[in-house]
Amino acid sequence: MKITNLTLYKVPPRWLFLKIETDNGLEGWGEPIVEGRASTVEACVKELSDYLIGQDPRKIEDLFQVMYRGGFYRGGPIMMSAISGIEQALWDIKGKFYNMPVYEMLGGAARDKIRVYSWIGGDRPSDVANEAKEKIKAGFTAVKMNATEEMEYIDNTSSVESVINRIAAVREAVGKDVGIGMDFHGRVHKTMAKIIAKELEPYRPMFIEEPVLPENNEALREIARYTSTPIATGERQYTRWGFKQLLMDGYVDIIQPDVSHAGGIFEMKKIAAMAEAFDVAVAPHCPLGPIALASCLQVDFCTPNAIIQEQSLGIHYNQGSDLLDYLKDRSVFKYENGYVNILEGPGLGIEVDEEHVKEMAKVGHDWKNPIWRYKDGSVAEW
Ligand SMILES: O=C(O)[C@@H](O)[C@H](O)[C@H](O)CO
Ligand SMILES: [Mg+2]
Repeated sequence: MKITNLTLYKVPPRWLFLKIETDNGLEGWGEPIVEGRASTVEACVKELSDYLIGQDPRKIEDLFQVMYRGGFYRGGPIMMSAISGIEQALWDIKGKFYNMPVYEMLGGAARDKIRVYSWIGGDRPSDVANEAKEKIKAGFTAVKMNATEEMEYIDNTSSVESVINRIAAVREAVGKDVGIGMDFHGRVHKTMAKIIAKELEPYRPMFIEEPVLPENNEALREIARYTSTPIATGERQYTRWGFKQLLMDGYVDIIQPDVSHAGGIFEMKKIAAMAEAFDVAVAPHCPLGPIALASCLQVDFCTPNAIIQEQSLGIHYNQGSDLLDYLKDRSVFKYENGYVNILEGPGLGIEVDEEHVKEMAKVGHDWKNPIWRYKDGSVAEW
């Protein structure tokens, strides 16, 4: 079997899909995307296709090594997201060839279903509380929200209070048993992160996420002194080598690798195994499309320390198109009582609706992060 062709589709809301074809008529799908840089990743996939055309798609480890090590300069979000999407498509082809789900090839099912969480997005405490109630009614048992918008190095009491008021409203609305993830989004500096972490603790968040930017991960040591709330991070970290120091330092409780950024399905499985050796849980990051979600789920189903899965159904970023729109079977992800059931189909377990993908690729997108500034005009973290 040989790879014959790679086709890229840039589709709303902010995604990039890849189809890889083979000479025996099989095809596989992947999502090589880093949010806000779709065209850059697209160019990278095209450049990497020189290493792929004519090769056996089943040699995933070897092709990963060629793409990763072959360039001398390696890693980073663009390169790793391009490799990730390609790698997902290779697993999809391999699974279809052997008529097996990917998790079956990676050790077999280690669970029947995986818990999932949903985003809540409103600005005011009453909005997030109402949204949380709706999600619980829809069956979710866990939600996640942005803790705050931009925050100054030394911010005022009312900024801190607005973070606390939001979680207080949600906790009151949903009761004791619902998980509430608080995503700091790297918007908070160490100065304020320890204050907020401490004040959040009484509301028992499920985790605090990216309390500081990954490039400041050494600050987690300081933050961990102020709270027993689990610390989660990892959506902006790449490869086993990118997670190594974080795990050795010992301040992270939950890692959140992104299957479309960290290096793909097998890389995420390897990162998860490293985490398991440090008693660290895995909650894969996935505000992306259906191919990325299916890829995450394949890892979740065969990974003992996977605890919960992010998914983008109804997420506020998905303007104009949503998770299920690109699938032939919109009910392939079986949501039940806050879990998604194990997928049964071969490969990634989904069937992409290529006609719809082609239609939406005509619309395309040029999604970029908004640029935020502090009151004095200097650039803040988004
Ligand atoms: O945890 C999340 O889903 C967010 O941090 C998103 O990854 C971020 O807005 C970029 O897409
Ligand atoms: Mg996040």
